[in-house]
Amino acid sequence: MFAARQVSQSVFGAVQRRAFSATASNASKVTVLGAAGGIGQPLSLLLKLNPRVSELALYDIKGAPGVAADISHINTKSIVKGYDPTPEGVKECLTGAEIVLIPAGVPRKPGMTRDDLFNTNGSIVRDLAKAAADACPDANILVISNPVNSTVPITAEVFKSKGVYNPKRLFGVTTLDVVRASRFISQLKSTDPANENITVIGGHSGATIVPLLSQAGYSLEGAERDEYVRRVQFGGDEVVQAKGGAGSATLSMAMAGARFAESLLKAAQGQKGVIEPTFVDSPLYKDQGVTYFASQVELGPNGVEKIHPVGKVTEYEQGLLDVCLKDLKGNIEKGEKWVKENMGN
Ligand SMILES: NC(=O)C1=CN([C@@H]2O[C@H](COP(=O)(O)OP(=O)(O)OC[C@H]3O[C@@H](n4cnc5c(N)ncnc54)[C@H](O)[C@@H]3O)[C@@H](O)[C@H]2O)C=CC1
Ligand SMILES: O=C([O-])CC(=O)C(=O)O
Repeated sequence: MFAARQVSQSVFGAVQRRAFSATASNASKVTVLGAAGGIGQPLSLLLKLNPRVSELALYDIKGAPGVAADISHINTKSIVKGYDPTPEGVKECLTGAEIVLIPAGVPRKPGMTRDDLFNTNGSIVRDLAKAAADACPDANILVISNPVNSTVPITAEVFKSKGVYNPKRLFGVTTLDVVRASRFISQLKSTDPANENITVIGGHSGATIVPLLSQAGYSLEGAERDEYVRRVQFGGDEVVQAKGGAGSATLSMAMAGARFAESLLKAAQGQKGVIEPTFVDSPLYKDQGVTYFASQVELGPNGVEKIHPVGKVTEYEQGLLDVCLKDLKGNIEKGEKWVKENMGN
């Protein structure tokens, strides 16, 4: 019994060390809004395993205290607290947060696009953004709820309306697209996916997701190329179909969200050269009316440190980018227009 306990602890310790090899220096409060959901629960679990997190604050319209009680028994140092769904609860949960992750909202069912979630999730994100703008205007806000191409502009407009918008601190989480693009190429090329890091630019839905294989030195041709791009662009649909009405990607998304939060924490705690593709307020295509765009972004203590240009792309990739920009512009404008007309109190 004792031996078994020792073994399981040491195996788990090794997994933890491999997953997050950091030693905690400047610890941080991280808040999850929507913490009892399909993404929220495993995301909160992964954050509890991260030694860079000193305090984990969990909020949901139902079930956050239960998730917090469960996770709080894990033998890592961070304090975990779940909050009741009241205005005071969300305020307390957000106060002092350095990072706020927002996976609150409804997921897709087969046959739906991410844009079909707009009406429901737009209001949810708007209201949570209001609470964050009041309670922690300087926090890094990481929007996961779909449609990201519209929920990020909605969040920005809320912060602007309260006079606290800082474009360096608002991120649409597109890490799952990078994770998929890297995994799928490794399957085609029989490489180690851990060593792949495919840049994905644009936005987070269908044709707005543009993988740049050429920048990783790959050149697929013909049907193989088209199938690869289609799989990256519609990887979310693959999961929605497989779950058959029970939701969309949750576990891979939790990993991707935890990875992005870890990158921000590393950068905040002084590590240089931390770069992740993410959907931000970006100058790259503003002249074409596209005000938010995902590209490689260097992170730092102030959030966005440097937005890298897209760089050299092939003619084929340029074609994908042209389609992306057209769709993206519409998604962004839809979010901005809706929230301006529906800001509420
Ligand atoms: N950015 C990305 O790459 C991805 C985004 N998503 C999106 O993430 C969102 C969440 O997905 P799941 O976790 O699977 O959904 P889910 O339904 O399992 O969980 C959502 C949670 O949000 C909570 N919630 C709803 N309204 C709330 C409010 N006003 N305040 C606080 N909590 C609230 C619900 O109670 C629920 O626990 C969806 O919009 C989905 O499309 C999903 C996968 C990838
Ligand atoms: O497909 C969805 O609805 C969820 C999502 O954003 C993804 O898995 O990339």
